[in-house]
Amino acid sequence: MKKTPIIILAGFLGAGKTTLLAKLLEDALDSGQSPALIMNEIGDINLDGLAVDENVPQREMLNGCICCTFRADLGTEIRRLADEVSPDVIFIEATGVANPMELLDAATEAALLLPIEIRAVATVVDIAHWLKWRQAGGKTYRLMADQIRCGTVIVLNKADLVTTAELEEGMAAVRELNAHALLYPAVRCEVDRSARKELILGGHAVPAAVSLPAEQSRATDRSQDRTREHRHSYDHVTVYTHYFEGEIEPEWLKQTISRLPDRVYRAKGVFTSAESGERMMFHYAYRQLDVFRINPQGSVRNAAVFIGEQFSGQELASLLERRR
Ligand SMILES: Nc1nc2c(ncn2[C@@H]2O[C@H](COP(=O)(O)OP(=O)(O)OP(=O)(O)O)[C@@H](O)[C@H]2O)c(=O)[nH]1
Repeated sequence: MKKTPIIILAGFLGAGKTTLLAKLLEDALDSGQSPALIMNEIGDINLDGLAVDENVPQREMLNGCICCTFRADLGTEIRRLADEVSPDVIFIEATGVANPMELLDAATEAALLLPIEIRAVATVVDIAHWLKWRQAGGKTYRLMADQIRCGTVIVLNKADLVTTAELEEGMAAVRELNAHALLYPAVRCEVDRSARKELILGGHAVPAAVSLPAEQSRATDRSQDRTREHRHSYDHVTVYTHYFEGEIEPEWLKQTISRLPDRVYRAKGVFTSAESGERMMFHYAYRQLDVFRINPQGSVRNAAVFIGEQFSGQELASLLERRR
């Protein structure tokens, strides 16, 4: 029986999953494949969907993580996509705080019931922040480490933000956690095109995630106990969605973003520029802000999602409302 390959994109908040996804979708389309997409967001709006080809069929799983809240729904979403569009490959973009072991469990459960195979888990690592979190330790570090352990392919992204020595240090640290994955240092997930195609079309190099190396399988076993222990692996994460009224001065946005509390790691949103009247998107990850015009302009409501650890949504709301 033909099995639809599934590629899971994992990695911490803002690491570059959507950036990689956009490239993989392009490659799949170039190779004459018809890809489909499942986007999982911890917030209540899907802004990442705007960054990828609008012709690619996609389903959204909002307001929680596949790894726990939607565990059982993953199979339903895959089945719907398979019935409606018969894709050649399905990409699943996990939330940045998904516990990949539990996500893998959910996907393998679905694979028992449906004609699918998990071809790869591509983990994107923000190399600069990986090094910082590694020193700090704690829950976030452990989550990142799990994401690295689960990867069959690891993209060490944002290499432009570190020195060569730091990149080497980061690669060695990743290798300590995962000796088997294919490692690709990259800027904006610009991984060698032939490697990307191999990943989608199922070249020889990518081992199936379902047959994890022994060490990782043991980790997956352990995660079954942990499913009970922390049903929501993102319990420590705070998400706040803000709906903007009216147009926004890009300069105001820049100033306001620079004043966000340190505990807000990630923000993304759509707004209408008071300068040009155009609809814009912004991305903020660890003090770096990118603003660009949305193309096509789309009809998503002007809104932004802020993700971090234990910050006050109310304080953030008053910061964002202090506008005129
Ligand atoms: N400097 C730098 N920025 C990058 C690189 N790759 C991606 N970015 C930026 O990092 C931000 C986050 O990228 P995304 O691809 O949206 O990250 P993500 O992992 O999908 O984010 P979430 O889904 O919110 O967890 C965006 O502003 C990107 O433009 C890189 O290699 N270098």
